[in-house]
Amino acid sequence: MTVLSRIHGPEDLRALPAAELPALAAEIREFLVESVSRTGGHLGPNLGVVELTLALHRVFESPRDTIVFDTGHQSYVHKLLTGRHDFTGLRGKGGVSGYPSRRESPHDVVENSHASTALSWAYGIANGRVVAGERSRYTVAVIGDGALTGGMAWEALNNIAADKDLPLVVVVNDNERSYAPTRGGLADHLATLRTTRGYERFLEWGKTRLNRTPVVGGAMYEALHGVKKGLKDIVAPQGMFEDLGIKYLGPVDGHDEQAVEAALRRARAFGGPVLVHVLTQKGRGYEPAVNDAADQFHGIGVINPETGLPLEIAGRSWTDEFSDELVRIGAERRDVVAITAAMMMPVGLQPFADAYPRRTFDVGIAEQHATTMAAGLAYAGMHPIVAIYATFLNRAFDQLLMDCALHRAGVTFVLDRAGITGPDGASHHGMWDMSIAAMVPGLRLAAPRDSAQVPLALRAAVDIADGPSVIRFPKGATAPPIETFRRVGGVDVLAETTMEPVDVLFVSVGALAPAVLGAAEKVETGGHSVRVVDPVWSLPVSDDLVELARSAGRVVVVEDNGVANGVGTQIREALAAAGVDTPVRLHGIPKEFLDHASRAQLFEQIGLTADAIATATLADLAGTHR
Ligand SMILES: Cc1ncc(C[n+]2csc(CCOP(=O)(O)OP(=O)(O)O)c2C)c(N)n1
Ligand SMILES: CC(=O)[C@@H](O)[C@H](O)COP(=O)(O)O
Ligand SMILES: [Mg+2]
Repeated sequence: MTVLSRIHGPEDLRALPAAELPALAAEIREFLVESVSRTGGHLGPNLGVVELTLALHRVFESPRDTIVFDTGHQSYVHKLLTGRHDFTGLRGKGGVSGYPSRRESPHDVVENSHASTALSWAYGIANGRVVAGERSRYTVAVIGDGALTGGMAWEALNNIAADKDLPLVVVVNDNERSYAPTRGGLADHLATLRTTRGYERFLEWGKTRLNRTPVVGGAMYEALHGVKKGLKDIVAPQGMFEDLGIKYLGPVDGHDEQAVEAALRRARAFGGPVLVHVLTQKGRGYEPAVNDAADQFHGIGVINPETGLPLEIAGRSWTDEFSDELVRIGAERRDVVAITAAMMMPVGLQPFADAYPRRTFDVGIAEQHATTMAAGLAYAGMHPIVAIYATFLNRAFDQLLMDCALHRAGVTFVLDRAGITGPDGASHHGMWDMSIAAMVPGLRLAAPRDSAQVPLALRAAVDIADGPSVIRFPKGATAPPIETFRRVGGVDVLAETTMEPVDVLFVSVGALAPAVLGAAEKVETGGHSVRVVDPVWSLPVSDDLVELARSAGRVVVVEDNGVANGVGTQIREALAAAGVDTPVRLHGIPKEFLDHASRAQLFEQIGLTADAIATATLADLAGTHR
């Protein structure tokens, strides 16, 4: 019988003799490698927090105490220790989520996978406990060194530092990496703290020895303790957290479970906010992960657990199309610069960075800063490319609106993972970006329908100098190119019957074109005339599209974006403004938070398939549409 099989909840863990913890940690690592190799997921981050999570659940009594994980991708160990041992469906439909999930457990709190929110959550929870007269209920926030580069974290720290008796512990899980090594002054500062490890050991040794020295020992230690601050600042200027007014403990070896436990117990006993700086290693205990220079198996697909090599060979991706074309543009345009928010490789900027290091900026997990910085770069005569995932544009809406658009800054946003993404669940679907973009005056947006369109859209975008431009495309492999049958102004006609006027004008926005063409074919087979168009530049709505709609019997818009206030809504409003009374039917993502599943399963679930679109359209034509 394994130790892990005896752990059905944190109380079992707390009852476990400390001598069994190393065996439990080894079993957890073995479980993670075997299981996540089969499903894919965040293997590296979770291998790095095994001892930390054991210590958290031995010192704090969840769910009476609250443990909040920032981003939440490193919560697999937490799930194992809180009774969830079935990872066979990890991140799959009906399976355990790859992030905390309140539906799964009372031990889970924050489901949002957007980074840098944990300290704000914890500050709120801790204050709620105090106001409710439950000061003994502790709140712990676990935040990575990467997430700590996000602005929200510092907004929260500013408050935490001033709240001297708040029952709150901040654990900085410092593995020196986001995907790649974490960059910036904070990362450098954490590095100086790491180098004081020997210093801390020296002090611990001094404290122990002097406290054993009768009579004078204690006084000597206090004197030393007084010197400590000065000495520590000489050895490593590390006042940042303490100068803010937050008690700093560490750095602690994050793989020494007993040391982490001791630090957490000291932090809990302190009675006010304490920051515990824990040093961990991403991928710990699994050589293929530790040795992976790219991102230490931050997020993997299905791999061979023996070798760590991928078992799924991904085809050419939308990201590749963008990445390659940007390097070509970079050779022609010296004003083109690029910005990533700690995701250089995932967004495809690494080749550009290798070619043009001085024209590439990694700002950390700081999309708001990236966006306003881009407005500054544009003011200085550059054409910035802000490459982020679509869902993270949510975070930079005000900066897009009031720094880029208000100043008519020629900034291009390349939004990867747009639309339904799938296994990362509700906070990762890129379903709000076109609704956000639709509200921004002067913004132009293109949603390429296939690989051939990405370079064309990017080249057009970098020529837009009087306002923000957006290119958005989905996760994963590209679709085969879809030829243009003919063009009407800027609108691509992809298919049409000869009869005029058409019964149905299908407007295909972005990568769902194959499904739209399939639906149109079924409607045509049903005896109706159709035309399928791709607006190419979907925002603002073009006059050419309005005129095409004027003569049609009805318009059907299909988009991989929220149906609320998406492109379809903009088309409906543009027709109304032009006095065109053609009815407009919208197909998109419903205004819901969609659980994790595969992209195909979710499209089936929400009716973004050829069959579903055709069925709805035929019912509409027959006057039976609900
Ligand atoms: C706002 C936001 N931007 C980008 C991401 C993508 N992302 C997921 S995890 C991660 C790195 C997190 O690094 P860190 O906080 O150090 O955690 P670690 O993976 O090292 O445990 C990033 C950039 C995100 N989740 N949220
Ligand atoms: C947690 C996080 O934000 C990312 O690691 C997320 O898992 C995106 O993964 P992909 O890059 O596979 O879309
Ligand atoms: Mg990290």
